[in-house]
Amino acid sequence: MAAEAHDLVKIYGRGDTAVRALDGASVTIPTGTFTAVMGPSGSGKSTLMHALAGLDTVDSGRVVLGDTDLTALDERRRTLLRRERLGFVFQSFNLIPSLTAAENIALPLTLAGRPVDQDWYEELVATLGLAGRLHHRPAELSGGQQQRVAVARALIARPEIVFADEPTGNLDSRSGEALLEFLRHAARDLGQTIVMVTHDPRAAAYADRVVFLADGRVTAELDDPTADAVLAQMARLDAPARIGG
Ligand SMILES: Nc1ncnc2c1ncn2[C@@H]1O[C@H](COP(=O)(O)OP(=O)(O)OP(=O)(O)O)[C@@H](O)[C@H]1O
Repeated sequence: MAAEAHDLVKIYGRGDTAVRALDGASVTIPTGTFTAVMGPSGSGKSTLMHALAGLDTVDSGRVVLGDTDLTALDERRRTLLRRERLGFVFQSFNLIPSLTAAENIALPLTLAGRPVDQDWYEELVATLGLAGRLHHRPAELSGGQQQRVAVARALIARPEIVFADEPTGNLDSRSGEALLEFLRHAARDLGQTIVMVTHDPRAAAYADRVVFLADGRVTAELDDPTADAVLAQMARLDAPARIGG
């Protein structure tokens, strides 16, 4: 397993206004799989992803990455672990404006003081179609190009897991599909483990597996998803909330 979460509880706030964002969430992420995380708004998707990625702590439960118990690490060690072992792609790209595309891609290795694996760099640049844009800064790139730079940056250090939070949220459908095809290729052909939070059943259909959250818990899983099967499952999750509402 690349990652495991056992019985996670995360409570925001106190007393009457306390919210159980995670309420006994358990999930396993097998190595080399592309997993999509779905669920209604407020079901705990971002909170679960942040817990798995060591971006945030939980109130109880355990997160294990590879053979490291993340929940036993202090903030400094979690930061190091994120930098050395994980990759991230966010909806808002999060590129450094003053750096070129090439410098942005290499950034995780620059920060870690490690050399760039030139063959891997060139493979990423070629597969993501970035060869002609490497000396441009983010402001000179389209949204799709910026997101492809962000994906190359997430993969350059060959992290144990890439976490993607709505990575196609700011892209037109064509750029979004190209990106999802690349993520699927990275998992299937290169063995990259990927966890993606999405609201879009068509995006989730690119994954090997969909994990559904409701009220802070994993309530269903779907292997080899189609967009229709994902929609049907989402409708089931939404149904109780509509009764009387
Ligand atoms: N920093 C915070 N302080 C207080 N409550 C929070 C905080 N972050 C999240 N929550 C609450 O925790 C619950 C789960 O939030 P989370 O963002 O994980 O859901 P989500 O499934 O990712 O939602 P969305 O699909 O709308 O992004 C929600 O009720 C949310 O309001």
